[in-house]
Amino acid sequence: MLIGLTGTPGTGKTSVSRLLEKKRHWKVIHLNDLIKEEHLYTEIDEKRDAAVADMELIRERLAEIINGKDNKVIILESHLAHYIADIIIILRACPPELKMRLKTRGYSEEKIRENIEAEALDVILVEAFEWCKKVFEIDTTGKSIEETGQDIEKIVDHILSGNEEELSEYEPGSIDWIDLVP
Ligand SMILES: Nc1ncnc2c1ncn2[C@@H]1O[C@H](COP(=O)(O)OP(=O)(O)OP(=O)(O)O)[C@@H](O)[C@H]1O
Repeated sequence: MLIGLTGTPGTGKTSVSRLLEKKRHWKVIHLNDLIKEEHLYTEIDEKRDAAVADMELIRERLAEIINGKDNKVIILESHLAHYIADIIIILRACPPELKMRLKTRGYSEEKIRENIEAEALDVILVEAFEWCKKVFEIDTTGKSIEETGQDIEKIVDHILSGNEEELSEYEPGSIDWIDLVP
């Protein structure tokens, strides 16, 4: 089963998926690393210092990787995961906390503002609703990486056992950070 782990940069996709890779031995595809390593991009946007992902190439490459694996759970970790996986978990972080995390990471003021604005406006959530069959949301604000990992484990384990009715706490809709748009 392919599960996408998406979210605005800094919400914790990489940190939490690394933890789960070790703890649960789930296969995790760190898509942004794969894009860089295998040049799965059309061009480099110099102004934004970012690679422009080639979604067609990415889908082809992922199909090859996934078809060769018999893992029960494959986590696709990337802010692009909701364009690819049908089942999606979105990590959220309230704008003031996200700002701190991105500051610690040395992001420019412009990049911080762009990201916290996107988070406050639910940009990824809206995109996920458009593209995915099933969407879960975890608010990581005030949580540790371990606690966020436990939330993901709960979602995945309940999907695997067919007990999704017990996942109502992760249904999107309770987050409202519109007043926190910078
Ligand atoms: N509850 C939490 N869950 C995840 N990360 C957290 C949490 N609390 C604090 N953090 C911190 O937030 C930062 C998240 O960075 P990380 O690279 O994992 O995010 P990301 O979503 O993968 O970003 P990117 O899309 O740029 O790769 C890390 O420094 C991590 O230690």
